[in-house]
Parts: sequence; structure tokens; C-alpha cells
Amino acid sequence: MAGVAGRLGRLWCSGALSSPLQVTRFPALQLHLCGPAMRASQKDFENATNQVKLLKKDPGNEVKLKLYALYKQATEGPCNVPKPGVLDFINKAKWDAWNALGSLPKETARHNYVDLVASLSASSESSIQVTPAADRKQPGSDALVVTSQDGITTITLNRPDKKNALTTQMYHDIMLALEAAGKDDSAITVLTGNGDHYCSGNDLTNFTDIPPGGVEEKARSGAVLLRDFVDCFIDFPKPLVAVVNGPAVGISVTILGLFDIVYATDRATFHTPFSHLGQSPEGCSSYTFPKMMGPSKATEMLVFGKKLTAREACTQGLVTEVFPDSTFQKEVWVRLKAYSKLPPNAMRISKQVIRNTEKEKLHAVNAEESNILRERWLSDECMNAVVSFLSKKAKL
Ligand SMILES: CCCCC/C=C/CC(=O)SCCNC(=O)CCNC(=O)[C@H](O)C(C)(C)COP(=O)(O)OP(=O)(O)OC[C@H]1O[C@@H](n2cnc3c(N)ncnc32)[C@H](O)[C@@H]1OP(=O)(O)O
Repeated sequence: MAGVAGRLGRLWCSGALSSPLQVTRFPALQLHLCGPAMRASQKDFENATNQVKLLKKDPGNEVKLKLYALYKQATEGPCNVPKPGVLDFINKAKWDAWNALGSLPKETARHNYVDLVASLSASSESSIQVTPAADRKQPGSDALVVTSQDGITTITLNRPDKKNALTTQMYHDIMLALEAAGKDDSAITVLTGNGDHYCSGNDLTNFTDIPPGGVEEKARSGAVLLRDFVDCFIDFPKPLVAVVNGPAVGISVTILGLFDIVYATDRATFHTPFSHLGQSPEGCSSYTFPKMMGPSKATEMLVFGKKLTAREACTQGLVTEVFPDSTFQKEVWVRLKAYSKLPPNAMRISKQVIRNTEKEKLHAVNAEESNILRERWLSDECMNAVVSFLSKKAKL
């Protein structure tokens, strides 16, 4: 996301790291501690601050935080500035990293910085050349693929390296794709994912792209987008099928209650860790889940974040049918191609008969959930969870 890239990119000025590369995260690199006989000189330190700007491979946020902290400790000593507010989560992550170094002597910090940069340079040399940010495609430009064949329009989430996490652009693109699919001459519409995951839910870096209006404006516009996005699923006029090709998280799970059919590989899991993230249910799940599985099972999922296997999700009514992973694609597409040959108008009208009685209620639920989330996104609990994910401390 341009937001995180820009924001974190700017953090590493003062020589800590000012590479123009986009920020991505890589596994943590070990920080080598030095012995007293191996102190780095001031010259070594200055060289390292220059070398870090030439890294070909982005070292990731966690390493950048280490570089930042060591640089500050080496040049200014122990952390001596007030702790930023919890909403200022990027600066808070930096402050935490610096403060964690405690009373580490300046010269040890200097040496550790030099040592860390040396290890990064070594791994960078063996890496593939990264395309400069300016030459890259904009995020979201190829993150959604829409195809139409055999009476089926298929919308494929296509960010497999990010487990198909949904960027802000993707929410907009999916809405446009649904609008077009609702009007095209296909009989059925399918949503699926490319790669080993179906979707890892909302891209958590969406939270870092703060507009000039600040976090309140971000929360307000996020709630509007969420509401519009879910409305598109509520109002979709044709049979809508989810082909769940792997694990599903967050909003990609909750909106399944608005699909007409959900086919899942037996490798899929269904996870709504809202409490862990300081958030609350969306996608009308606060209404559809208790209705389909009873309030207690819905609470296990939506409040306690219980992850369901595909078979459990099928038993609870969230999934229509589970297929062995080895034959999943073949079996599902044969089935869907057969369904797509049924008279499209009859299918459309039957869907409306089944769904229309609920529509008003669903829109009201969606509006309420979006409003509540708008508040949640401003909470310390949510901010801390996002910081934790971005600094790679947390994985669900
Ligand atoms: C308009 C706004 C609407 C908002 C609506 C709100 C919705 C609420 C939700 O959707 S809540 C759910 C949010 N999702 C998560 O919290 C999932 C976070 N991801 C994970 O826990 C894990 O990545 C995983 C369990 C999905 C997969 O783990 P695995 O070990 O297999 O893979 P990695 O963790 O190494 O992931 C590979 C890279 O993908 C990045 N990534 C994965 N999920 C997300 C995400 N949701 N947001 C941003 N980035 C994500 C991950 O960081 C790795 O990137 P890297 O290779 O650069 O390190």
C-alpha cells in the first residue's frame, strides 16, 4: 500500500534507512551482538548509514524498526522523548523499538547497527533486483481478475503473495465487477481466490493510509466503503457462488452468509478473529450467523474467534458442500457449468423470491455494523492489534 510504503519509507530518514523501495515484510533477521574487541568506528557507522540507502532488497518493517532504534541509540543514547499517543501508531512502533534498547551503550548500538547493515547487504546482493516503486503497477491494478465463460462470470482475488488480502482499491474493484456481472449475460457469478488462500480479509495496512482529515476521517470513509461494499452483495440479483479454495479470514468469511452457494475445499478454514483485532462483526454476520448456526455457535466464531474447519462450517450451514482438495476444482466447475445452463431468468427470479423478504433487514444490519465498526477502528484495542500485525508480532 502506498500509505505504509510512504509512511514507513519516510521514517528511515536520518540515515537509518531511506530507500525508495516499497515496504514489504520479510522474515526477521537476527541482530548480531558484538564483543568488546570488535567495536565499530564512527567511520564504519557513517559508511553503514550510506550503505543502507543502497540496499536492493527491502528488509521489511521489523528490521527497519531495529535499524531505526539502533541508529537513535547510537546517535542520541537511550530513548528520551515522550511516548506518542496510541493513535499515532507508526511513531509509537518506532518509540517502542528505541525504548526497548534501554541503556544499551551508544558504541554497542553503533556496532550492532554496522553489523546489521552488513548482514543485510550480504543478503541483498544475492537477491533479485527490485523494480523501483515508480515503475511498478499501482496496487490493485491486477489484484482482481474477471473472466466470463460458459455462462459464468468469475471474479478472482489475485494477490496470492498477500493471501488475497483486500486493499481499498480491491473493495472498489469488486463493487464494480459485481455491478457489471449483475447486468452481463452470464447466469451465475463466482467469487474465488488465486493461490493457496481464498482471502485473508481486510488488508491491515489499509489502516495506515491516513488522509489529511486524520484517523476520524479514515474511520468515517472506511465505514461508508464497508457499507457500500456489503450492500452490493445484499442486492446482487443472480445466483452468487463462493468457490473457497483455501483458508478464509475476516470479511471474506462474514459475507459468505450473503452468498447463495458456498463450495469449499477440505483445506479451507473459516476464521473471524474480530475480538483479537479489537473489531466487531460485519458483512451482516451478526444477523446471518446466529440465524444459520444458532447464537451460541455464532458467538464462538464472532466473539471468541473460533476457527472452523470446512467440515465444521458445513455442519453449521455456512458452507454448502465440502470437496477433497485433490478434486475440488474439477468437481466444482463441472457442477457450476451444469447449473449455468439452467434458464437464467428463472434462476434470478427464484433467488429474489428466496432473498427479497430479508433485504430490508440486511441493509439495516449492515448500516448498524458499519457504524459500530467506525467507532471500533478508533479504539486502542484495534490500533494496538494493527501495530502488532505490522511489526510482525502477531499472526492469527
Ligand atoms: C473498507 C474497509 C472494510 C474493512 C472491513 C473489515 C474487515 C475485518 C477483517 O477482515 S479482519 C481480518 C483481517 N485479517 C487478518 O487479520 C489476517 C492477518 N493475516 C494472518 O494472520 C496470516 O497472514 C494468515 C493466517 C492469513 C496466513 O499466514 P501464513 O503464515 O500462511 O502467511 P503470512 O502471514 O506469511 O502472509 C503472507 C504475506 O501476506 C501478508 N498478509 C496476510 N494477510 C494480510 C492482511 N490481512 N493484511 C495485510 N497483509 C497480509 C503477510 O503480511 C505476508 O506479507 P509479507 O510476505 O510481506 O510478510
